[in-house]
Amino acid sequence: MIEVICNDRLGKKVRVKCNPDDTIGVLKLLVAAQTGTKAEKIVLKKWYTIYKDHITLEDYEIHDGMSLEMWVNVPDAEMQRERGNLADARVAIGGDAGDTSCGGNQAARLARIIANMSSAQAPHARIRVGVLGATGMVGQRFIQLLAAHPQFELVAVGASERSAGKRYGDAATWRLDTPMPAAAAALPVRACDPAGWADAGVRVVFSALDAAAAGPAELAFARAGAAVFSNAKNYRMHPRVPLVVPLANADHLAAIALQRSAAVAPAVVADPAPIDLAADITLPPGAALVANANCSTTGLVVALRPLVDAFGPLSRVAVVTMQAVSGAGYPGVPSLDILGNVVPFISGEEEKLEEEAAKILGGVDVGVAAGSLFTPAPALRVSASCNRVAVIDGHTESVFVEFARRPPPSIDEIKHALGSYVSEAQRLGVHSAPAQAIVVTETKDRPQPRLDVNTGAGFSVVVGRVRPCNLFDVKFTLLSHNTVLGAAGSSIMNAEIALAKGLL
Ligand SMILES: NC(=O)C1=CN([C@@H]2O[C@H](COP(=O)(O)OP(=O)(O)OC[C@H]3O[C@@H](n4cnc5c(N)ncnc54)[C@H](OP(=O)(O)O)[C@@H]3O)[C@@H](O)[C@H]2O)C=CC1
Ligand SMILES: N[C@@H](CC(=O)OP(=O)(O)O)C(=O)O
Repeated sequence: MIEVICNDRLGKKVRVKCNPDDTIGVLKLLVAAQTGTKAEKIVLKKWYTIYKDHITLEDYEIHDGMSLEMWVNVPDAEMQRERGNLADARVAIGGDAGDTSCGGNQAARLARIIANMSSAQAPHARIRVGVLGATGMVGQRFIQLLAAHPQFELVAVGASERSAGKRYGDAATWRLDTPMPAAAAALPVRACDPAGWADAGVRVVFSALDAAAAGPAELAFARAGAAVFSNAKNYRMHPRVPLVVPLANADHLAAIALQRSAAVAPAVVADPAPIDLAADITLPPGAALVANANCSTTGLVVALRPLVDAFGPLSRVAVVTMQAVSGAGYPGVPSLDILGNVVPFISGEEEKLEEEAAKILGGVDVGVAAGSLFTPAPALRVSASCNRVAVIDGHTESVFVEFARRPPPSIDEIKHALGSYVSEAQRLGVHSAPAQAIVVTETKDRPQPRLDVNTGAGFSVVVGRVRPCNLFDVKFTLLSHNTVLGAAGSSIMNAEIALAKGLL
């Protein structure tokens, strides 16, 4: 993936992430999605060359970081023809981007661009979204990340009865280092009951609810027709709920289509199962229930995904976490417990890491008649040991990996697989996807949360100290932002991907 900068004559810069094999026509659609200018009016030039829509960036030798001149003009006959080509591609995309003659990636990309265009070119057509649990640590991150989102417009916020009825600005104890967005501050806090949200026209609901409240509330919103993207643990292991880390297993979002169908019988869950895992997820058209992972699982699976893709199944993974205090919510861990200290226990955390990774790295089969849509990664055994440390944001993890294959890959091959990994979210070019999913550092004492937690605006995983292991095959240290990629950012990216795939 490369970044191209388009400069207009007024000094405005538009940075666009794209692929070298994209055509100029596709690049214009990406610019259009960001600026609201119609693609057919955009002219891209460099010196005396006017770039033609059907030629690819690599054929024009347009490379990473290159600046182009951007003009806005009336379409000429050639552009009209290219528009026709794009319209044909859109028809060919139909319901399944992968079946088109123009190639899965390119077709999916066009579908996504067209989806982006309709929302970004008409700002009033942004999808109206709400946030449940908006006053907490993850809720605040949602408010921050949604403030200038090109596809989603925040129109409703919900929290507990303690906050309901107040203005958001009065109810939330704002703890982020950017100002509270004024539009959010003015919103009334609602109770987390869909009946009271009918006037807001909300289609997508992001949930940062405490797990004690999330189960019934999220299901009620989904059954009322909303697409719910949840951070809570309640439905993560449900056999009909995709557990999606957008940089690792975006393909599992395909399960959304089956949630809307009564054709698949709900799976039978062995007793004694928590009630949420036995819930009937048969939803109306347009609705969905998607979970994202525990924040420590998230960083781990992003690093493991390219290793599985490149070298086949993993047999054993051991992980020791050093987790930030913001992971415990607000007000979280008492200062007298954590200052100058390490607490070697986080309730339920090790169990979540050990079971969630296998679901995420496993397969999805939307053709099964009954039972689970998900097959756990074969043979993968994970052992986790979790610690709370005196860090504000960013979970650090020491990871030890053994591959099923013998001999295992070399350390250089492993570093290359990590550093060159491109996730589906990046290939689709969704708004929140970082330029690099995994940043590999060779600096011997990195990653460190204070220095590296905001890499890729908090959406990248930083991996360092990749080295041989005497007991396993390789060991390394990773860092990921627990409330951005580990929570709100993943939910938002999941929704962006679902939108790009035509699932919303
Ligand atoms: N922090 C993190 O790094 C991560 C958190 N998560 C998960 O995300 C969710 C939110 O976590 P976090 O923001 O840290 O938690 P906080 O405790 O900071 O916030 C909890 C939110 O839930 C609301 N709430 C609590 N009880 C109720 C209720 N009975 N009815 C309605 N709303 C209620 C609170 O509202 P009020 O202010 O009115 O009390 C608040 O908005 C949790 O499920 C957590 O497990 C997942 C991954 C990472
Ligand atoms: N338990 C995590 C955050 C969290 O709430 O996770 P989960 O959503 O899996 O309960 C932490 O303390 O850092």
